[in-house]
Amino acid sequence: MKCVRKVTEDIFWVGASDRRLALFENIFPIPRGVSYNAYLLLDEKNVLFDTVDFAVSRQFIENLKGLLGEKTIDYLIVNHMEPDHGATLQEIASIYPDMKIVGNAKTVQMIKQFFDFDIDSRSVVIKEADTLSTGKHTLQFYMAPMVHWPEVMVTYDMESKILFSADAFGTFGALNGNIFNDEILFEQDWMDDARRYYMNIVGKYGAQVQALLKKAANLDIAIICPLHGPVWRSNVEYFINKYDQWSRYEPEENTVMIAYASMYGDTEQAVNILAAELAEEGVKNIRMYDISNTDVSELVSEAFRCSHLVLAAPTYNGGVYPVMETFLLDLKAHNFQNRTVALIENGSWAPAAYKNMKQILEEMKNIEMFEKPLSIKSALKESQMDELVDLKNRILVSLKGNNE
Ligand SMILES: Cc1cc2nc3c(=O)[nH]c(=O)nc-3n(C[C@H](O)[C@H](O)[C@H](O)COP(=O)(O)O)c2cc1C
Repeated sequence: MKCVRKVTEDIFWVGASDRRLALFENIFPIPRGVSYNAYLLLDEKNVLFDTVDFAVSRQFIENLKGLLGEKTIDYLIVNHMEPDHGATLQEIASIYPDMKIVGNAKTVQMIKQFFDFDIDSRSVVIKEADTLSTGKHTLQFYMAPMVHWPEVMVTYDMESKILFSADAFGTFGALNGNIFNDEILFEQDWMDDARRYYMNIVGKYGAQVQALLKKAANLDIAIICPLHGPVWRSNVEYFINKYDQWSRYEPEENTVMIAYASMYGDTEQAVNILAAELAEEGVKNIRMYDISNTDVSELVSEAFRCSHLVLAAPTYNGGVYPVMETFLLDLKAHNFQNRTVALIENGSWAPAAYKNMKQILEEMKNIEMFEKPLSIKSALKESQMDELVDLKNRILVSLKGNNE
């Protein structure tokens, strides 16, 4: 039985959702599941836009057969070859032996790496701005290298003004019948997952996303069809603007994220006092995370969202507490930049957490670090309150500076 949605009169969502997978890419927790989107255009020539992950291949094939009946697929357009979209390519190619496979030179190379069937006789190799007419529709291709992988491209349908955007504009979260952004409360229910998806999957490639946005600015886009998550058929500028802000590494909110680690509660107490002091001064929406209990993908996402970070950690065997090191290395790996950071360390005999945190932060671009850390010996004492208040004041001045 097919389970599809109509995007336009002749274009259908033929994807499916997985609510069983615990970890996307075997690394990112997805408690709300994930969708693998693919789309089918029924025209004089029938076109499939990408395939799906193995996990949902049965439903996907039933969707195709249900819509096509005895008809064939003339073209498969491969916007992205990562296996969550390309895994079923060979199977679809064997079900539809006359189907041509459309991609750029890098796509074809990658298909050969993943599969062992004769691609060359079936491939249509396209370049930037090439077009493909399917009857009523004309499709145009734009390269989007490293908007996740090097072979990524996007496809624009001139007739329906749809941008098939590959992983760009994707979101974690299974689709629940409602596949369109105007059928859900995106900001309330999806935004955190959209941001976490962007920051962790694409966040490293800000410059490449900017290059794609420049190309997209020349297109009249009515609908965005990404490979994960909701289809945007209204207010597309909203999400495009978010992508613009994210890929310029601009914070979304002028506020403080306090990310702390603590074994016995003394570092935790110090940041609780700091948070209360900041709140007394009117700082709103302070976010605190015990980093031992928060998935690093969420921490990365929040760090990108907030303008200011307070990082607090104990010393552990001559270095920084390991979960803090992991968090910082992950931020670095995602090209984290343009933020203000205050550091708090704790140690009972030879504190070294500050030195370690500073070292990793110095390898990132445009991180403004407060000169002096708050260095606690085991537990914060009344006698150190003036240092904590000084730290608070420095954060307040910096927040105010951002507001001016
Ligand atoms: C396994 C272990 C290793 C530690 N290594 C160091 C160290 O190398 N240098 C140091 O000054 N303190 C070290 N400490 C002490 C802690 O940093 C210190 O007790 C700190 O106050 C703990 O803060 P917390 O209460 O927030 O967990 C270590 C503690 C543990 C449990």
